[in-house]
Amino acid sequence: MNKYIVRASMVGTCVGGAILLKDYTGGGSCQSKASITGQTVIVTGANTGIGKETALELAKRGGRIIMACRDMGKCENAAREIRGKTLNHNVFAKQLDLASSKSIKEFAKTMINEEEHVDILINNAAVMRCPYWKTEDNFEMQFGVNHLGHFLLTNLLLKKMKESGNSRIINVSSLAHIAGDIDFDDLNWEKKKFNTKAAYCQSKLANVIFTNELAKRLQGTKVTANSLHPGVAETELGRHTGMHQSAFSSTILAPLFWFVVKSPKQAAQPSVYLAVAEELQGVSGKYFNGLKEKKPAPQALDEETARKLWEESARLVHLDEALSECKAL
Ligand SMILES: NC(=O)c1ccc[n+]([C@@H]2O[C@H](COP(=O)([O-])OP(=O)(O)OC[C@H]3O[C@@H](n4cnc5c(N)ncnc54)[C@H](O)[C@@H]3O)[C@@H](O)[C@H]2O)c1
Repeated sequence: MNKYIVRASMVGTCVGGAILLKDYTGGGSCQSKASITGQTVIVTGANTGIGKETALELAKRGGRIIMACRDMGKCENAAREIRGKTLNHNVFAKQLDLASSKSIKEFAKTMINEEEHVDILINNAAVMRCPYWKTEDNFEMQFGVNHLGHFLLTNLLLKKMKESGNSRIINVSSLAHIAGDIDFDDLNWEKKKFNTKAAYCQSKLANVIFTNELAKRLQGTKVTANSLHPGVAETELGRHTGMHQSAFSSTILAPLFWFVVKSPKQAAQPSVYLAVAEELQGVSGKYFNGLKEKKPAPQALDEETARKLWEESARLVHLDEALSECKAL
């Protein structure tokens, strides 16, 4: 009899654990069948991982897809692959290096001048736990690319998006934001000892805070802004950590790995959902873990921090000059 109780409780623990893990990994797939024919979508970092799968899924739904990537060779290859798979010929590779304000401004000018409208912007690109590298503009790489680059890009495209009518901005953050802290005295790690993990967490917290402040500033317009955690996925994001998730998958922990870690296609579902779901029309300033709206970490909800981060980011990227240079005021 005891044997059965033990077995039953093991099954119960596994099922309970499974539910918890599913929540942690942000499970679920986008059920919406919405088409986005006629809409223009920009996806940053779209040549690999979650960004590539997001671009593929949105191309299947008929969107005009701009894949905004640093490496044009890889981007052209990915765009060709997506055109071949979906038979959607409106999939384009465009150069964007988020570690360079010059490149961001060039990209924004092209979008402003060449695109009739921009309906969906998915700020997906990121670098994780790299060495102490600096961007072209002398910002710590993770803060510079993950937050400041997207902050500048988004602001330069805002006028265009407001003119486009109902439009959506989606910032791909991470559950890692909960371990983040915004150090206004040393955002770029110039005074204290560099900690690459903390720098990634700071940048991902900045994604959520920026989204909330942006949503507040967009009230009264038809543009919404939301952030998300895509789930833990097997991508190349861990390239600087020396511990690829695929290495983990050949160990005794493989079953756990299989359960916890999503494919890039699964991890693209939250971005796709936030981009297309009809029921999210008008929803703004929210954070999603997978497909479910969740409360972000308390430090992501502090309004004074959000105001300060916006002002400091605008100062660092010379936002006013950039807006007038790109005629985006
Ligand atoms: N994979 C995960 O487990 C996981 C978990 C939580 C959050 N995320 C987030 O998901 C997003 C996508 O990550 P991924 O897992 O697909 O990783 P990935 O490394 O496959 O994709 C990141 C993309 O960003 C691009 N990128 C990096 N620096 C750039 C720059 N300077 N300019 C332009 N593009 C640049 C890369 O080239 C790449 O295409 C990221 O924002 C990441 O923080 C991923």
